[in-house]
Amino acid sequence: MTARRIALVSIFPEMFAALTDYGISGRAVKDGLLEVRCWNPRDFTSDRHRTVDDRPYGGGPGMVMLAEPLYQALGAARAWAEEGGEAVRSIYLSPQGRQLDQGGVEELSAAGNLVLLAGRYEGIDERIVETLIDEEWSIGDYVLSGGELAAMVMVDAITRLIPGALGHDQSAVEDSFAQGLLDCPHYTRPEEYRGRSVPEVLLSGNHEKIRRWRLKQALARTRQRRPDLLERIELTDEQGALLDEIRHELES
Ligand SMILES: NC(=O)c1ccc(NC2CCCC2)nc1
Repeated sequence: MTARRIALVSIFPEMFAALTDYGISGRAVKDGLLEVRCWNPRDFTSDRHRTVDDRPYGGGPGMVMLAEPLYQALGAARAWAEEGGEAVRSIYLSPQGRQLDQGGVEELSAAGNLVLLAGRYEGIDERIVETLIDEEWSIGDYVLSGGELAAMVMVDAITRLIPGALGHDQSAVEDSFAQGLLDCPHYTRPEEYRGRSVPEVLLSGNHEKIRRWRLKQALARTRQRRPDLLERIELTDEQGALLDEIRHELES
């Protein structure tokens, strides 16, 4: 299985150590499931000050990232991502993009290699978006000082879905969000903690009862906190029955 390649373009390449040096994504890199490489637009400048930004036409506060260093950095990043004839999607992270959710993560996880452009300042020259960016994505309706953290959120979520990235004992498929539900509560030792005990069913060793309890908890939480999510999913017979139980218990 050839490694999935994700190229990043950013003036702060050191930030991506958070992906390559830690956790699930760090392990995926180590195991050769994922390759992450960053290109810094500053390395594609020709002036003494390695300038990557300039003042906005039309005036206004802040600076805009210059097109040429981005053009060259994106070109180098794409060439690496396309090696071996792989399909490549170039993505710009911004609040103007399509909002990322688990469905979007699954789509991107099934796509080819990626080039992720992380902007800074007030943004990038629009002519780069028009000519070199395939898709704009947002991780949520809020403004960040740079696209790097948004890119890392996207890469982390995608990496969890790469086969083999989660240890054998974890599964992205069972992930609550994979089923469109919020997660159930989790407990570990000690059984009694500051006067609060663990739900008996979890100590029972009855795996079917535990599975149902967890599903019921997930459904009750989703119904309580995110009823909009329930609207979106096709309930199984079991889920419908458990929701009925939940409603009856709340009435009594
Ligand atoms: N919600 C987001 O995914 C997001 C992405 C980038 C960003 N800021 C960047 C965009 C261009 C300059 C800073 N803010 C927010």
